[in-house]
Formats: sequence, C-alpha cells, structure tokens
Amino acid sequence: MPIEDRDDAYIVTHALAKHTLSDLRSDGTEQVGFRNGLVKLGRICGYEIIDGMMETEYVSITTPLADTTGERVKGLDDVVIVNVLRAATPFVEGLLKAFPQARQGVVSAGRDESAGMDEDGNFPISVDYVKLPDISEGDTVIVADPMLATGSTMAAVLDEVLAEATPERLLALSAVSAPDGLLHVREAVPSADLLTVAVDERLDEDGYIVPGLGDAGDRAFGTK
Ligand SMILES: O=P(O)(O)OC[C@H]1O[C@H](OP(=O)(O)OP(=O)(O)O)[C@H](O)[C@@H]1O
Ligand SMILES: O=c1cc[nH]c(=O)[nH]1
Ligand SMILES: [Mg+2]
Repeated sequence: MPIEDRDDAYIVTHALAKHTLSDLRSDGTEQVGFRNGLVKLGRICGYEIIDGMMETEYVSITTPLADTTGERVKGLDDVVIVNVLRAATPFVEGLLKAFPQARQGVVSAGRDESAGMDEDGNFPISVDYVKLPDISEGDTVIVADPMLATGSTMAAVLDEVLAEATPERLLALSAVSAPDGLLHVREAVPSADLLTVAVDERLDEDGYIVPGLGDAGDRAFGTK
C-alpha cells in the first residue's frame, strides 16, 4: 500500500521515504546532504501521490511493431505545486521530477516567532508574497512544506489557495508533522487532504516538532 489512509492524515509508507527521512533527522547530516535529502524525499512523495492517489486509464497506442493498449495517469498534467518559502524549495525540486508539467505557485509565509504561540497553540503568520498560477476546477493542487508543526503556516497557505480557486483536490504535503498541527489544519481547512511521511510525538514550548529534524529552512539553506 503506497499511501496509508489514517484518521489523522494520509501517510507515505514507502521504505525509501522512511530511510531518507531518517537521514534528514540525523544531526550529522550537513547542509548539502540535507538539501539533497529533501529533493529525494520530494521525488519519492511525488511518485507515491501518483501511485496511491491518482487514477490510470487505458489508452490505445501504436508501437513500432503493433497496436496495443497502454496505461496512463489521468490528470498528470493538471497539477499545481505551491512552494512555501523557504524550506519547501528543495522539496518542490524533487516533486517536480514526478510532475514535470506542473504549474507552480510561490507563497512566502512565516511564523512570527517573537509573538510566541497563543493559548490555542498557533502562531501569527505573516503572508508577504503570493503568486499562484490560474487554477482550474479539475486541478490537483499540492501545497508542499516539509514541516507542519502548529499547522498555522499550512492553514494560512491553504486559505490563500482557496481564496483564488476550488481545485478538484487540495493536498497539504509535509515530511514531518505534529499531531496538534494536523488537527488544526483539518479543522481550519476541512476540504484539504493532509499527507505526510511521519507524525511525530509533540511540539516543544517553542513550537518545534519533537523529535522532528530541527529547523528545516536553516538546515537546507545553511543559516542559523
Ligand atoms: O506549522 P507551523 O508552526 O506554522 O510551522 C511550520 C513552518 O515553519 C517552517 O518555516 P519557517 O517559518 O521556519 O520559515 P523558513 O522556511 O524560512 O525557515 C516550515 O517550513 C513551515 O513553513
Ligand atoms: O520543528 C520545526 C517547526 C517549524 N519549523 C521547522 O523548520 N521545524
Ligand atoms: Mg525556518
């Protein structure tokens, strides 16, 4: 089963996804390895989305030798991938290997960490830049962000997408999620399907996922 359908989220169960995520988690993985790991994980998640969430159809084709029946993925070209700056950038690079025809959106959304978490466990989110392609009713939109912690960022970005269009399928894809964050996004944006590689134990008092993998943006971009 490429994707497990659970109450809290859809889970990418591919062994190579778990293997790659374990490398990403390790504090011994340096910047280049971390960035390459996110690219690899994005590619695996993309293939798993195709295998586990998209339909195929039979088509007539002609090889150099004969007429025959082939199978193609329906809607493979009707995909929009939204890159949540900045940690999603290498993750999206990998997804694009699976969806080379995808149109892309970019949203800059960040937690105001100086404000701290409110009593409901959410951060204020500043959305500074939104550029989305035209989204049609038949499209699958994948909002990609490796970390879903409190879920505040993901909920804000999904709202931006839904303010512009109602795609056939809206997917929130992360590598690591916290249980509270998944619950928050499910309640805030019920029309979105949540997909993740791992659901970790908890958030710490600063809103970081434990055990998690640390600050994905800092690790991928070499900042502190
Ligand atoms: O679920 P939340 O509590 O909202 O946290 C998750 C967000 O935090 C990280 O981004 P960050 O704000 O660190 O920006 P960066 O990618 O530039 O590092 C991550 O990439 C998510 O966007
Ligand atoms: O654990 C976390 C939480 C938010 N952002 C990250 O990069 N990591
Ligand atoms: Mg960060």
